[in-house]
Amino acid sequence: TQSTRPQRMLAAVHNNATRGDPRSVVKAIDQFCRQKEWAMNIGDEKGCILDSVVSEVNPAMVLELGTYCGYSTVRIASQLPPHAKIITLEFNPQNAAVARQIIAWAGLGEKIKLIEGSSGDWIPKLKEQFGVDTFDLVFLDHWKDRYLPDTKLMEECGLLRKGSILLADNVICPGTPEYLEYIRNSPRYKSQYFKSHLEYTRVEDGLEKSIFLG
Ligand SMILES: Cc1ncnc2c1ncn2[C@@H]1O[C@H](/C=C/CNC(=O)c2cc(-c3ccc(F)cc3)cc(O)c2O)[C@@H](O)[C@H]1O
Ligand SMILES: [Mg+2]
Repeated sequence: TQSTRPQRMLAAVHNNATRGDPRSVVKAIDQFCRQKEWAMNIGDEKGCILDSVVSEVNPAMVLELGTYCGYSTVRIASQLPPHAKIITLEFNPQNAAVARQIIAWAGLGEKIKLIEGSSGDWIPKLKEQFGVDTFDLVFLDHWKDRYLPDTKLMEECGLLRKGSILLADNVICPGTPEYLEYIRNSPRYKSQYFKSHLEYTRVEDGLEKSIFLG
């Protein structure tokens, strides 16, 4: 039977990355996407911006919306301090299955909690189900029309504290106009745009970093 792109990406990780070495997993996926098949990982160029935000925030608790195959999950988790955790939400079972194996190959299973389900269902349950207080960093990379409703939901559920950082992928391409309009005009956030390129291409894209002011 025909394999899927995520399954071919997983095969590339098994064939080209060293088990237990997260950077080699990231490198193998980037090589696969540049040389074989484009895929919607944040990629190496925007990934460097993600890395710098993670090391600046040095978060104890991270939430990722939209795991896909786990590329950014591995990239973030590989930089977390000891005892820090990332919760990542993914509602497509096939993608979640591939992500679990990529995360396992990287050896980061202890730092990553992958929840199979939709952000809208799970954001309201994170406190009671997982004893979460607030998140220091949230990475938004799921369906682009969910960025705004989920940000409002996180506010309502008390998952953000003064100083929490939201980092949103694809604010130019494919674009998240309603989210940008809200976050850039809300007195409750201070935002900064990091200009870059759509993964593995020369098309403009960028990340929006926003600090929740409480
Ligand atoms: C509410 C909810 N809950 C849980 N999981 C959810 C969820 N909503 C989506 N997911 C999950 O997350 C991933 C989806 C990611 C969506 N990302 C993009 O669409 C995307 C697209 C491009 C792109 C750019 C130019 C093109 F020409 C084509 C594509 C680039 C990107 O970087 C993207 O992120 C996917 O694994 C999906 O199952
Ligand atoms: Mg993206």
